[in-house]
Amino acid sequence: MRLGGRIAAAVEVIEDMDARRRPVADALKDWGLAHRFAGSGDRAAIGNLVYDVLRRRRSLGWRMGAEDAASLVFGTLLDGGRDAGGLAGELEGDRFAPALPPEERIERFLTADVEWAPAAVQADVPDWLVEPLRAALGEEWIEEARAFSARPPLDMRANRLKSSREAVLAALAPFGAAPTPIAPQGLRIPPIEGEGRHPNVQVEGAFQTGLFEIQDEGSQIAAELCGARPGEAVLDYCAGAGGKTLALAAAMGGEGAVHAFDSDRQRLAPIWERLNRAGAANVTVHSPRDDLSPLADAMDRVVVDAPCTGAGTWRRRPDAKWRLGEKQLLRRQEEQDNVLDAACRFVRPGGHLFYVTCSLLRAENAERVEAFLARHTGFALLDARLLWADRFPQAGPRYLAEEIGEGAVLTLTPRRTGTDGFFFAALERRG
Ligand SMILES: C[S@@+](CC[C@H](N)C(=O)[O-])C[C@H]1O[C@@H](n2cnc3c(N)ncnc32)[C@H](O)[C@@H]1O
Repeated sequence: MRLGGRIAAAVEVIEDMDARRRPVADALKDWGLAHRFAGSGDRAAIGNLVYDVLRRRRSLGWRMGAEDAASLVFGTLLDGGRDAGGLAGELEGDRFAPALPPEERIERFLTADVEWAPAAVQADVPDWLVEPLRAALGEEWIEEARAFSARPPLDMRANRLKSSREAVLAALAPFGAAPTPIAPQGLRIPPIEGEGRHPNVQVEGAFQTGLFEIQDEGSQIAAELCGARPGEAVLDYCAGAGGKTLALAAAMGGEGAVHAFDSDRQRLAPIWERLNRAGAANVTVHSPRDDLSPLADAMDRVVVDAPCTGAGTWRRRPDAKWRLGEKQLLRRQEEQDNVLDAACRFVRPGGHLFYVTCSLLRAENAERVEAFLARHTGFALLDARLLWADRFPQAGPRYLAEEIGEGAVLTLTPRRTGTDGFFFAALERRG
């Protein structure tokens, strides 16, 4: 495909996604099925254009003075280093190419200073999120929010049960993988540049034989902070496909017991194959109908990686930023309270409960912890900054911390920790 066809395809996908209010991944997949002639390079380039627009659609529209999909796609191309004259030349005679925006719009786009735009435009978020983000991210919330508009890296975790970070680094050397700065087993391939795409590391022998997993460094950090040790009994109450379960099992060196539970069998389904590949033999998977009562009051650690809005993953799922609404946020809060109430009864006296989300919003994070503490006086909040200092002494305090009573909770962000947004709180059941 030539550039004009790729631009037209990106416009079609964005319009389809908007018209049918559906996830961008579905719209891209449908486009691919209907255009089987498109090669993998075309698909990657179209995907990049679409995702780049979605990450910054508000500021692109403001600068262009137009919000139609074609204007936004041209905006990302201009930001990507193409000049208007070059683009016009490249698209000349290309019958698939949408018309370039008029010259005065391009001029406006190139000279507009987003610092003069309303705060929500600068931050590239919907208006209603201004106050929640300010409350969560503090004075520098606009810079923090902007960092969610960047392309993300591809992060992986070396599986200590089968390999080492050094060995996996050697296996992934052709892809430019390097150690991540904080998590001890993390590896990173930098964000995509230009029209490229990340290598499909899942077809590598090292992946197929379980030497590493794909996992954002923020998720690795959250699992590390749970501090699971060999020989302990740990319940991962919202195990889903097992990202944290696998990290916990590896941290325990395969010794002790990890119980993985989820209320949704569909979400849990991939865990079996992943456990197998990783050689995580000390994990018992419990499906929704299982009787968990034998585990009550018996777990050293219970991890609640709660269902949330995913507001911390906007770099990877930028369409979610524009779809998120107040109703969804309220629904998630109710689920979070319920899941914490259900999970806490498994913590043994003196044991620990960890609350993790991949959201930034206080309503899903600190406020849920405060509400939990008010309902459960037998639990006390720990100072998670101390856990961080113990686990990552070299990293320094890069997180955002909020003090609640005598304890403190942590938020990781792309700007501070270079990870997806994650929230972490640790509570202790009084002995
Ligand atoms: C953020 S995801 C978990 C991701 C997973 N821990 C990982 O690291 O890959 C949240 C999970 O919570 C599960 N969930 C939602 N409500 C639940 C409940 N009441 N009890 C247990 N699990 C629940 C969802 O099915 C979903 O899989």
